[in-house]
Amino acid sequence: MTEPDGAAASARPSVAVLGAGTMGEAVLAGVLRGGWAAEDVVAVVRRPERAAELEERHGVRCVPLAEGAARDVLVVAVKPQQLDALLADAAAHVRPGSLVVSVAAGVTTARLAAALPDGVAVVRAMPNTPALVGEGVTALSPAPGTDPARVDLARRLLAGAGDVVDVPEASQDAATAVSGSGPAYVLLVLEALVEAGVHAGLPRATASRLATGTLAGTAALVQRTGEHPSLLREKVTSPGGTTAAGLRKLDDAGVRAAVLAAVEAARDRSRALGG
Ligand SMILES: NC(=O)C1=CN([C@@H]2O[C@H](COP(=O)(O)OP(=O)(O)OC[C@H]3O[C@@H](n4cnc5c(N)ncnc54)[C@H](OP(=O)(O)O)[C@@H]3O)[C@@H](O)[C@H]2O)C=CC1
Ligand SMILES: O=C(O)[C@@H]1CCC=N1
Repeated sequence: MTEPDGAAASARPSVAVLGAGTMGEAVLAGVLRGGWAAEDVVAVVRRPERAAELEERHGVRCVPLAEGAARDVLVVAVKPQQLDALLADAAAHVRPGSLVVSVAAGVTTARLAAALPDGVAVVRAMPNTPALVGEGVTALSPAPGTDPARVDLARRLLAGAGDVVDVPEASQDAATAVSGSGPAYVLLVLEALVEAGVHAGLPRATASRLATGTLAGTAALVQRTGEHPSLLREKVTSPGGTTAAGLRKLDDAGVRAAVLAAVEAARDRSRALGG
């Protein structure tokens, strides 16, 4: 693959998303948000009704695997358990010089490279579902020795989905446990906060708006001030006040230990899925 330059600098390498379920669609939306034109992006799916959804929502075409796998950049977004079958079917059509970005939890770049033709650049990425609205964060790890220009292309590809953080591949399982799975933990807390608000007498719509705004605003506060979460938490906690009373209950329930256990379990599961 040769990247365009000079007069054709606005042209972008063609992209195929192989397996466009929840995460594949979120990455696809990010790619389009990042400046790729819909005609330069295709998806490979198995069901006609899914093809119709993607075409309607994003204006992209769905194509057979043989056509999609011959694109410049392949985003592999099937389940880890579906990966071997997909790569076995795709390998004959993948061109040397193309870039494969896999978002499959646990699956190493070595395993990906072994299933692909020589000369294919491989990057492992762990995005998360807020990518769908451009607010995701992706942990990125190229295979050892990958051409920096290919890594930069992977970074640009994912930048439309949100922040991109370089991590050593050995940290990918931990990153998966924190940010890949993280939206589920946060949503569980949000769900509980809304229900608690309803229990405390608030109308559901009001509880939802207050709780959701609190989560979004707190994340923005941390990002924009750069202050440590514990310092910001102290600022909310008046001596003898309401917050201290609430935090006491969270400590009694072992919330910190539960978060630690959740991340450890998710990291271990990521390792196991890698095979
Ligand atoms: N969900 C998340 O938050 C995140 C997921 N990931 C990773 O993303 C990957 C996908 O996960 P997720 O999106 O949740 O799962 P989904 O089941 O939603 O998506 C997988 C998609 O792959 C399709 N598929 C499977 N095999 C083929 C094939 N041979 N040809 C074409 N399409 C195929 C499935 O089609 P069909 O619908 O017909 O079964 C499905 O649409 C996983 O590897 C996961 O680890 C990474 C980060 C976050
Ligand atoms: O649950 C999973 O396995 C995937 C990977 C990270 C988020 N969802």
